[in-house]
Amino acid sequence: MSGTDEPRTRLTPPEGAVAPVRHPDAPAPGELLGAHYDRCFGCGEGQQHGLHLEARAGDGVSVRAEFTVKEAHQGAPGLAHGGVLATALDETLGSLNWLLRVIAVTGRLESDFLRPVPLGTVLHLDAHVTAVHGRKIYSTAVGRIGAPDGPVAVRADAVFIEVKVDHFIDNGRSEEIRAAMEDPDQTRRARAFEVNP
Ligand SMILES: CCCCC/C=C\C/C=C\C/C=C\C/C=C\CCCC(=O)SCCNC(=O)CCNC(=O)[C@H](O)C(C)(C)COP(=O)(O)OP(=O)(O)OC[C@H]1O[C@@H](n2cnc3c(N)ncnc32)[C@H](O)[C@@H]1OP(=O)(O)O
Repeated sequence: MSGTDEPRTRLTPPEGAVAPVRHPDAPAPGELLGAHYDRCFGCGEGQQHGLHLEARAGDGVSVRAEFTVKEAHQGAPGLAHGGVLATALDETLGSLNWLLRVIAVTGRLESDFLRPVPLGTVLHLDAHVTAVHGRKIYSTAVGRIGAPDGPVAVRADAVFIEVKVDHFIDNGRSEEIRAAMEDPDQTRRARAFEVNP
């Protein structure tokens, strides 16, 4: 990438960016998206201290997610760690790619922390894609305390970059890649993303 770009301009869709298009086979609004990988720290059920974030499809190219702040997620006594909250935002934004049916990884994530988030809070996250330009997907998310219309605690803007499944196969540690490739559910999930009309 062009490393000389100002970080902030990299979050602004360039001229020629287009509105995102919901894939015709995207899950219906309200449908639970499920984990993209069982061992994912953000959404995997097989990760004991993970966030176990649950995201549901929204209208258009949007998602809603919930994350309950647990004992293992503290940064200060009784408060969520900022990095954990950034992870929740990252995961929610990443799950938008189910609706576009592309595989994409976070290129840039910029977060604002507006209110402390106490342990035990259910954080309600809302995210949507704002624009697409080539392989770049621009999106934004907000996290509210306790209810879908609760006070805003965190927000983030991001650019995700579309990649092929080879991104993981070429870069991931071989034992986990092998296990993922031997898992029919995992290969089905990865394939579903790769086939774009
Ligand atoms: C069978 C095995 C299956 C295993 C797979 C399992 C499941 C698959 C399904 C879904 C899983 C997918 C994702 C997970 C979802 C959610 C989890 C949360 C998301 C994450 O947590 S994910 C981890 C953190 N993430 C990374 O680990 C990325 C590390 N990084 C790289 O791997 C490279 O860096 C890469 C690929 C990003 C780019 O590299 P590249 O060589 O492909 O492309 P290049 O550099 O040419 O950039 C192309 C265009 O993007 C622009 N661009 C690039 N970087 C930018 C930046 N930082 N800011 C703004 N714009 C940027 C350029 O400016 C250019 O723009 P333009 O086209 O306009 O010139």
